Amino acid sequence: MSVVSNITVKVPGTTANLGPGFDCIGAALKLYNEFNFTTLDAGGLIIQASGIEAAKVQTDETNLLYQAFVKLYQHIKKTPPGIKIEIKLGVPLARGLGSSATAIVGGLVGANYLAGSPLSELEVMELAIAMEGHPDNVVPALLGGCRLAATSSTGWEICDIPWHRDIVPVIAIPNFELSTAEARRVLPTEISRRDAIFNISHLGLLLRGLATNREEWLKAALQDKLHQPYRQTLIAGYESVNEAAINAGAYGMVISGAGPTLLALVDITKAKSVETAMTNAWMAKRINSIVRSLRLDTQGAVIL
Ligand SMILES: Nc1ncnc2c1ncn2[C@@H]1O[C@H](COP(=O)(O)OP(=O)(O)O)[C@@H](O)[C@H]1O
Ligand SMILES: N[C@@H](CCOP(=O)(O)O)C(=O)O
Repeated sequence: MSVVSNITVKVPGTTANLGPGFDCIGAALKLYNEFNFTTLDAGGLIIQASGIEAAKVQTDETNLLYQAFVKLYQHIKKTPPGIKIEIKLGVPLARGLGSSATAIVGGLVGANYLAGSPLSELEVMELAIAMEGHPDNVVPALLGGCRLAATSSTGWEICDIPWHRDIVPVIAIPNFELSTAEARRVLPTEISRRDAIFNISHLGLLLRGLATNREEWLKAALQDKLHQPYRQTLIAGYESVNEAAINAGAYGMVISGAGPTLLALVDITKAKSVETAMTNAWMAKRINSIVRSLRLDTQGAVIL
């Protein structure tokens, strides 16, 4: 059997939560990081990064991608090989677009392949969820599409969520960061029954709205009581961008992942006007942003 010593893994960024689906639903986006792994016979670790915000990526053992790589070898009780990792970044860091999920999934998938694929996709997914602490970004990063994850008595049940082809996510990425850890610290640990019912009903509505593109359902569905009310104040310009997106015809706007990226769901006919409105609203607050309509990735992590 020949031993593979070089591979490239491409992993999509994600948008998690989609409003009422905190910590359980997320979608993969056509926005990618690429990770190339070359084993080093002499041992050691070399990490090089290029692309968007590459200078911010750690290049030593603390690198999250490398930690995931090592985690897989620990799991299969083998010593990780010396490795050179080349990172090509297309997903901006700490913006709520799942950059950490791409690193975790990329490191695990790369290590699993180099180790001769001892783990199934399901086992890789379970390791990824354990590392990230919640499933909503690592699952779509690994599998693609829009996915809902729920615990079962044996582990996780994952289901793919139908997404009407005319619903477009407009992604508005500001030029400031918000770490997921910081955005989780502001959340309450207990919620009221009223808020739980609110979110259960709105998530149900969202699932049907995404499948049908029915305007009145989607307009109501994107509301949330579990995380967005507590995080909005961490995102400068939130109210203005929300108002601008809705006035331009969006069904609604949510925080992408833990933020600060904001995501409007729109019918395809309104995508351009919503892009312009969100850009201008942030500009009026002296905040530069990149605003783009992105389609869903359907493949998840792939080995090139
Ligand atoms: N490609 C990468 N390689 C290594 N580490 C990464 C990579 N992408 C993200 N990270 C790590 O994840 C952190 C961002 O994670 P997090 O705060 O969860 O934001 P995000 O919403 O982008 O996932 C970065 O500061 C960095 O430490
Ligand atoms: N459910 C999590 C999702 C975090 O996603 P990320 O893309 O910001 O890493 C949360 O909202 O904390």
